[in-house]
Amino acid sequence: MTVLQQIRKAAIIGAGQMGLGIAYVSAVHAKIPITIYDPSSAVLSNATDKYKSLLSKDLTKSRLTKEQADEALSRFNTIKGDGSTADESVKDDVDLVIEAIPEIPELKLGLFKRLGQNLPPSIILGSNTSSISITKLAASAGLGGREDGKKSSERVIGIHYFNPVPIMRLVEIIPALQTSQETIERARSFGKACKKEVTTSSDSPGFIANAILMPMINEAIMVLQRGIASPHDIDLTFQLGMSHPLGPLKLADLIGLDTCLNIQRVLHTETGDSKYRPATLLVKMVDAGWVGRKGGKGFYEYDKDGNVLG
Ligand SMILES: NC(=O)c1ccc[n+]([C@@H]2O[C@H](COP(=O)([O-])OP(=O)(O)OC[C@H]3O[C@@H](n4cnc5c(N)ncnc54)[C@H](O)[C@@H]3O)[C@@H](O)[C@H]2O)c1
Repeated sequence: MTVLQQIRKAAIIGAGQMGLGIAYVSAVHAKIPITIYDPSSAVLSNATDKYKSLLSKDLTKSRLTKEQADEALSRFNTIKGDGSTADESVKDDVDLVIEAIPEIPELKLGLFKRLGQNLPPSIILGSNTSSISITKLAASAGLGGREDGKKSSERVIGIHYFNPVPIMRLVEIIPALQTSQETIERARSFGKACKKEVTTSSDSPGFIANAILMPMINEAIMVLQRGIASPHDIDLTFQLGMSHPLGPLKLADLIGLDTCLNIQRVLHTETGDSKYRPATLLVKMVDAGWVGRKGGKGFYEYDKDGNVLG
């Protein structure tokens, strides 16, 4: 058995709700310096505020000492851009890159191609995708570039965290067909260093979690669309009748309705199975810009701290 090289430094691409959460558990639990990239200055500034507020919450609740919180703050850096273009490329002094950009196949395939070309194959390229084929991302990382394409694909892996990342205790690991055993072991041990339990799924649309969750959320939206019950009663059915901490519509708002729709579109396209056809109401809500909690309106309305109004 080889001694696994530890992850000592990471880059996270995308500073939305997932990227920020991944940055937090990497810096606080795995105790490594991270740089988080996003093309939007407003998102980066918001992510920095959120990072500080998570630290002060953990400090107040005595989950961190003042010294630990100060150290975690010093490990957090931001850079504007997506980490893959000439002027702001991720440096090759990191051991791991995790992308958490929107769930749009062309965006992620383009990013993996550029990262594959820019970064040596010793650097693991992880994706937090909810549904997109890791095998396709690995193939994209192997296209062209400065190094051997096979080696460049072998370092690609799905590292799928759950929302909110600082609280949810799970990471799903998804090897591509091309992923090396060493990449799998290093990704698993990083998930554990972030204080998560680790499951493994083969590379199949939606992996374990979203292959099951997304049809359930979609059915709940169809029940609402058909006027069978109100959002409150649909959610209460799952909370009190099935002991779910959140009902499916509130969970969809938390995930982001744009993200739910993108995941369902990937599941539908990849499987060709009509059971994954997104509900018309979901499509219309996203068209209206009602993307759930992060935008202030979805099946419920939210204040700026994410509390349900009314
Ligand atoms: N929301 C969830 O509950 C959840 C759970 C698990 C996995 N995921 C997955 O995580 C990923 C991100 O989801 P999210 O909820 O954080 O989305 P989000 O909308 O909160 O954040 C996405 C971020 O990516 C940035 N971005 C857009 N284009 C970019 C580009 N080309 N390069 C770099 N950054 C870019 C945006 O500015 C935004 O800040 C998706 O793949 C999603 O499927 C989401």
